[in-house]
Amino acid sequence: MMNGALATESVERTVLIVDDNPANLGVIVDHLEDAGLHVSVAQGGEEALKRAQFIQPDLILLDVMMPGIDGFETCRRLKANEATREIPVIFMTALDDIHDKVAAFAAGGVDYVSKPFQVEELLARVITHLELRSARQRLIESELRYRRLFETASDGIVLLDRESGRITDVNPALSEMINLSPSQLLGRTFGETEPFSNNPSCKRVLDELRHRDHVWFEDWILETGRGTSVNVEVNGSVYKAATTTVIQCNLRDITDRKEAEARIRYMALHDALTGLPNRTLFEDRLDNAIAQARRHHGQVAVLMLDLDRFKNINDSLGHHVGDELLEQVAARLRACLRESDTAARLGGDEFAIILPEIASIEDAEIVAKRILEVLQEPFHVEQHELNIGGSIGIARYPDDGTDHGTLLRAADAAMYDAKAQGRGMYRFFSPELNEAAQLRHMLVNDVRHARQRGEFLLYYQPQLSLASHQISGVEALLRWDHPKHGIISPALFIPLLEELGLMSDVGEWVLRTACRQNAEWQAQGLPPMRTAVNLSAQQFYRGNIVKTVARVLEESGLEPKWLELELTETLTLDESETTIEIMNGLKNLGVGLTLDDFGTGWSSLSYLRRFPLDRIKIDRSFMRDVTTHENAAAVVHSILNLAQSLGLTCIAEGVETAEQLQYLKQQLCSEMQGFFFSHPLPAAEMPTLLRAATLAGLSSAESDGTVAPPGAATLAKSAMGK
Ligand SMILES: Nc1nc2c(ncn2[C@@H]2O[C@@H]3COP(=O)(O)O[C@H]4[C@@H](O)[C@H](n5cnc6c(=O)[nH]c(N)nc65)O[C@@H]4COP(=O)(O)O[C@H]3[C@H]2O)c(=O)[nH]1
Repeated sequence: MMNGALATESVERTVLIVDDNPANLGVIVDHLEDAGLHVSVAQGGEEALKRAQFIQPDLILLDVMMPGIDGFETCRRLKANEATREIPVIFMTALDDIHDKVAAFAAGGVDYVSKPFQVEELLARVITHLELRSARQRLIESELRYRRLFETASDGIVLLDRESGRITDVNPALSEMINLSPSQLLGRTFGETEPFSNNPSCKRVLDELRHRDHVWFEDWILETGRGTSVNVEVNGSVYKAATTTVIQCNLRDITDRKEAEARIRYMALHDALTGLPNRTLFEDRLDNAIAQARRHHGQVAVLMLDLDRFKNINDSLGHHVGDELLEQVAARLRACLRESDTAARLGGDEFAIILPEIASIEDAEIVAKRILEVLQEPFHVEQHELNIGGSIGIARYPDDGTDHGTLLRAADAAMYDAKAQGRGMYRFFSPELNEAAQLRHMLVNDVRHARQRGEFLLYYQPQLSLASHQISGVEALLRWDHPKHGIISPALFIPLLEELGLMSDVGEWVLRTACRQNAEWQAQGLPPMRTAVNLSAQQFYRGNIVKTVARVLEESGLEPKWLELELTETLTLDESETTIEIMNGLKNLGVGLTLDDFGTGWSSLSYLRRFPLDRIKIDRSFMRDVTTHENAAAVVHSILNLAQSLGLTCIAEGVETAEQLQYLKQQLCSEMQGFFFSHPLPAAEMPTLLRAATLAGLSSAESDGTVAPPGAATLAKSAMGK
């Protein structure tokens, strides 16, 4: 720096020399310029003031004795002006009087040099003051920068004196965060100021910062003073200032992050649709319940619930209806459980429930009954009134398993057992059910390939006209001839095909095979009759069923009047134009339409008028009780009346006894189907039956109730799945 050079500065510095006789200063100017400074000159006080304002020099060398305003006055005016106040002034004076030196400082000068000058001394003073000015400017800039950061920081910042614990500064973000102005905070300790005083963590931060230079806390909850609170992350640090030690606490509002984390955690553990715990949380809670029960030698019950008819509703009315239905089911489940119980949705229409610490097995039974009861009540989704019901399997800790996996499998097996018993049932697990569960698991894998491997076949069950006593038709019923397990009932594998989305494909195969078979029997000279084929909801709505049926009829050469399509009743819940259009399309082909399982899921009869139906099929659950329960008899009676008034024929299925048959005849039912006459038979056995079965056999059975119709005993033996 010395040797006359401003070593540290890369920018050019300007020195304004004010002297009424600048010619005297030629040497100084040369030296200053040699030192890399830019020099400007003014010849009097007034000119100096203007120039200084205009060129903003970095330093002014100011003569004292000048005509007009003298140096002292010039300096005073420079200091009075905001624009020139900070420019350092060095007086140049011939006076050596102490009074003048004092006056120079009083006027705002930073230094003085006496004439005649010692050039080196002058240069040294100039450069020193330029350096000082630079340093000051840097300091000011740094302070401004820091202030700006402090003022605009999004984190709340509070500074405290470590010694006294008093707040020395707060930034606007902190004031805003806790809704207190700086004046309400400055000079106070945390202990004296809400919301810090009622947060024990605040005291902890200060305590820790007595021994450490840095602390970090995540979960401060601070009241905002607006009736809400913020979750803050605190970074506390200590630094030494000139005379004090400062604690700086940066408070970052992490409320959004915490909420997002909580949401993610919640989503990871809950079912998005119903808000119920998902499988992960369910298993965790079950583990806890088991651990608790183990300690207290208690029992835990696990209930597995599957909704009846849900898949049909989903397929026929769409996923939005299915979703809304699941939400309503979840709400009903919650309502009939205690706080300590857990209801979870494991997927699809599968729910599971934990009853921790049950006193006895009856407790589980009571809950299962209550759940089935509330599910029996109709659900209202959009304009639909939906009747679903459910099936429940129950497993218990410790009897049926001691870990969540075993208990869930046991409850699942029991649930399948309940389903197999009919709708709306609950069943307890028993060890024999394990085998069935294993079989089902295996079937899921095998059923995917069953069609390609040619393992599906059709059985046919005759339908009898009660007026003509002739076989009026057959129902085609799907069977799976499993290479290892033999013939398997559709009740077991059709739900699997539906879950895998394979039912349309298999259904088309059924349709084609049944139509070909019928055409073939007719070609063999057997009396023509209808073949009824079941259509699943999946088949009805996916693809173009009307085109498919038309194509199959054409390929097989079967006249449309010999094909009857059985539609499940849940299809009719959707009275939309699409459903009616598809039904009309089918009807226009010339095929017959039967409403299957009638009476099990209906809620409104209006659809019967809107749909182009030919026949309704009374569900076999009514037939079972028709001769023993008045209610069932009343239902069958009303169905028959209703059908008659609408001009529809009626077929009763599940007829197993002569009494039931007698009843139907009395009630003028048109047709019947059931084990009493024949079980479903392989296609090869049908021609014999078609030729032999006559009313003669049927009449003999009616007369004494013991004599089976011709061939019935043998037929019974070959019946599958029943
Ligand atoms: N207890 C009793 N049962 C009797 C009696 N007479 C007949 N059954 C049984 O009742 C069912 C009648 O068929 P569904 O109601 O259409 O019910 C059928 C139908 O919904 C479905 N299904 C069968 N084949 C097909 C198919 O090709 N496509 C579709 N979509 N569903 C099918 O599987 C269900 C069960 O079929 P299966 O096990 O063959 O069971 C048949 C039949 O074996 C009786 O007197 N007593």
